[in-house]
Amino acid sequence: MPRSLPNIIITGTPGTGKTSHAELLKSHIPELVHYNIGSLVKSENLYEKYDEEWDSYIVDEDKLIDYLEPLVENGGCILDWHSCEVFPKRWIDLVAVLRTDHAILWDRLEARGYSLRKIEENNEAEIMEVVLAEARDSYDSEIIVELQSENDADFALNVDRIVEWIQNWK
Ligand SMILES: Nc1ncnc2c1ncn2[C@@H]1O[C@H](COP(=O)(O)OP(=O)(O)OP(=O)(O)O)[C@@H](O)[C@H]1O
Repeated sequence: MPRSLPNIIITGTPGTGKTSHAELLKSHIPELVHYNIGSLVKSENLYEKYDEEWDSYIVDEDKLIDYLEPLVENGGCILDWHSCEVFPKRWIDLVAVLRTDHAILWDRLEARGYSLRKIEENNEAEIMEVVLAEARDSYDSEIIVELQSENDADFALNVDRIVEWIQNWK
């Protein structure tokens, strides 16, 4: 069945602004459904275990995909997660990869009370472009867009660009 709205991944290193972007995008196009995958994994028990050392949940990818499969069928889903390779190519119409200067990202993660180890780990991932590389390995380059997310102006502009892209897609 053809999708009436596109399915969009908003991805990026933690703290780059995925959830903020997803919420603003949804406020422009209320028919979209925002799935914060990190929250969903916890609320729907879609994990194998909790890793105390890293203070994170180990996702059960099969359970996650089975859970999302019927939801993405009709389109209009925003998938908000720091990882994207798990989502099958056939589901996805656009992959927005948010990027943030590492010094700005450091301050954001510090403000959240992250441990030094977690801040360093995420900062290094952003510098090494880990999420962007994962997107490029998983999807066709034509559907990937890299967006700077460093200030309020970027934020508004990025969402406007995605809104415009959705209107054209339709
Ligand atoms: N472009 C931006 N300009 C200014 N502040 C921003 C921008 N993007 C994000 N922020 C701020 O950075 C913080 C983290 O944003 P947000 O929670 O949306 O990130 P995230 O990528 O969804 O994080 P996580 O992966 O941990 O859920 C928030 O305080 C948010 O207001």
